[in-house]
Amino acid sequence: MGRLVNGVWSTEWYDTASTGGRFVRQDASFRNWITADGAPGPSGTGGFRAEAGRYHLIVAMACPWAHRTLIVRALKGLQDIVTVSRVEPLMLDDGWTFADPEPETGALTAWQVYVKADPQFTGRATVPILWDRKQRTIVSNESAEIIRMFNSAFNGLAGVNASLDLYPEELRGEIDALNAHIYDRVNNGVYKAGFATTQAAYDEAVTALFSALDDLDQRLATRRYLTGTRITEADWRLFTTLLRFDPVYVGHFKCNIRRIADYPNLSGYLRELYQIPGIAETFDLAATKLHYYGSHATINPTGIVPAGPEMDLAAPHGRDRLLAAV
Ligand SMILES: N[C@@H](CCC(=O)N[C@@H](CS)C(=O)NCC(=O)O)C(=O)O
Repeated sequence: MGRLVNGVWSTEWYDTASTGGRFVRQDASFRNWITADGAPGPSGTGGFRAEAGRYHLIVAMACPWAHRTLIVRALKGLQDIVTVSRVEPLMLDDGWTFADPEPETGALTAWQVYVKADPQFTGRATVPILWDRKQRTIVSNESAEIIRMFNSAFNGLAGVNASLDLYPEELRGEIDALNAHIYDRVNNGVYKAGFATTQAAYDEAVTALFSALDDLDQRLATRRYLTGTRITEADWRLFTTLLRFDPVYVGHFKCNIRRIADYPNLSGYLRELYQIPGIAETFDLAATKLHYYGSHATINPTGIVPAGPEMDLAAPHGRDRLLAAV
């Protein structure tokens, strides 16, 4: 684990001393957008036209943020259009590493990909990374924006599931509000609890997390999905955290007031989303557990990976009683 300072790798754990024991996630720094015609998107510069075979995604199977991008890639049918390579499960002194030189960039570590894009880069070398073969640079390292690009920019290309819209115009206000709340309390909330280095910072995060989960469970008692009858990006963003919750966050990040299995609605909702065709293939439970339990020596010094829990994500989800759009 470490970060780049002016293009030079330095090994350091998260600095929580300056923030009262609180973990503060850095903002992503490559914020360009792939668009249908290469026009600039909401941020960054233009020149990234949607083309088959031009873009390459670097992911960690453990990472909930990278997982979003794999899910939307699968649902939109972009597997032959955007290629993928994976880092190794453990993230130790060199940060994320590749088993063999990364095929597109020749890099042995994620930080080397960042330096190829910006020789003076300062910041953490995070995944996902969306790489452009043509300009040999990083288009984006922000998963929330990568899934928006995947949702719409490639719709004109052959083989793409253009009719699937995970961010429909009429639901955008509601989706944005859900995302902001769920990001702060749940997606990032588990990290805030797990990486806290004071009791007060942990208490604050874990309380906010479980009050949000309690509310979400109630919401899903009468709604099939977060916004109602159709699945949107808000559901997939919540899903990647729920999937890791019982096997990782309960133990490793001390998010143990309740399990997802204890929530009647969240547990069925998790199983329903997991059972959607193409989704199970985007998840690797063993790699996920190995990453978390094996990479954070300050939290789990022995690196021992627990055996459980037993989970049956293929069990009936029972959500059919609620209305879904067809
Ligand atoms: N804002 C980023 C966050 C990505 C992120 O934090 N990824 C983690 C893995 S789960 C990472 O690569 N961390 C490496 C580090 O912090 O050094 C996104 O959503 O794309």
